[in-house]
Amino acid sequence: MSHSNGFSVFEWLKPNNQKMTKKIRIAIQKSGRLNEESLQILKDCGVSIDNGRDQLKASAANFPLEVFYLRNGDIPQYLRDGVVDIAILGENVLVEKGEDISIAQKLGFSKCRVSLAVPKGTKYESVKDFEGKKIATSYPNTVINYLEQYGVKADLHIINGSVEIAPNIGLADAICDIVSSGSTLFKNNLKEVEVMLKSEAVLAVSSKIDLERQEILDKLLFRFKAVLKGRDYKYVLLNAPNDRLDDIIKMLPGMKSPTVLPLAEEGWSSVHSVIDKQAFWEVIDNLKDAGAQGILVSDIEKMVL
Ligand SMILES: Nc1ncnc2c1ncn2[C@@H]1O[C@H](COP(=O)(O)OP(=O)(O)OP(=O)(O)O)[C@@H](O)[C@H]1O
Ligand SMILES: O=P(O)(O)OC[C@H]1O[C@H](OP(=O)(O)OP(=O)(O)O)[C@H](O)[C@@H]1O
Ligand SMILES: [Mg+2]
Repeated sequence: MSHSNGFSVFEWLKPNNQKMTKKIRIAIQKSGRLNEESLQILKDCGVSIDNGRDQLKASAANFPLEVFYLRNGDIPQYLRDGVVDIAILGENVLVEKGEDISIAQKLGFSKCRVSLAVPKGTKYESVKDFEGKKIATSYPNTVINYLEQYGVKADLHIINGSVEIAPNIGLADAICDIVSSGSTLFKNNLKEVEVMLKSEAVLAVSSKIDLERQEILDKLLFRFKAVLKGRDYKYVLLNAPNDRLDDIIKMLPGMKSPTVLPLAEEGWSSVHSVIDKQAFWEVIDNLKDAGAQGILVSDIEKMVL
């Protein structure tokens, strides 16, 4: 944690320390779909921000970090210029405007896809059908690059919002936009015909980040990973009859192996472990069938392997 010049970035915590005052600068979306979860994940990492709603910039009280509230679509340029060191933004925005910017961590929220869609009644066979067609979108580079792979050239109509309405008002033959539940497409009588990419919120890093801030980033990334890992698992505590313990333990691999402790009542043990959220209900059903009782389940705040 210390540099060749001999001081640690965390010496800033010490009173009267004159050496270290640098803070990592993170951009998050000012308002919109990513704002709340971005602040939440920072909070879960123990970084508390005085969040004056109208501020464009805020500082963390207990971590060397400054937050810049920006438009999602503007963030790639700020990263490229080194005005901010890191950012939470949609991966789709990086594909559109920041292919050169690296991703330090996928964050698992705001999952969506960027797709091409056509009016429901349109006969659609392949990407070639887009040749010469007018496509309305806010993601021109993504569309051009995707179609280019198939040697297809289309006519793009760039708009910033309400893209899905374009075919209905005669503005375009097709659209490219974000799809999540599919309800916006459905409401506008469109069908998804090509998924160009899958996206989620990511932590992106400026190539201009300096060494001191890179150290702060390493510390922050360690916390992000612990929080994200915890979000993938549940903690489970149950009672098991000793004669069924072997079967039950096999269902609970845990981090290393489950903790097994004798209960006050003879012939029973208490078993503690973690379960992957994806398989959760299936594992609980199997545990019950195997004779487990008094099953308690709780969220995991952080998980350090
Ligand atoms: N319906 C959705 N479901 C899940 N994630 C979505 C959805 N729509 C957008 N996203 C993700 O959230 C990000 C932010 O979307 P939002 O609509 O809040 O802002 P924006 O209009 O793209 O950006 P800006 O901040 O520049 O106005 C998108 O880039 C995408 O990654
Ligand atoms: O498949 P769905 O679940 O319907 O989500 C897709 C819609 O969500 C986004 O719009 P948003 O609600 O962010 O509005 P915006 O166009 O004003 O950004 C996106 O632009 C789509 O229109
Ligand atoms: Mg949107």
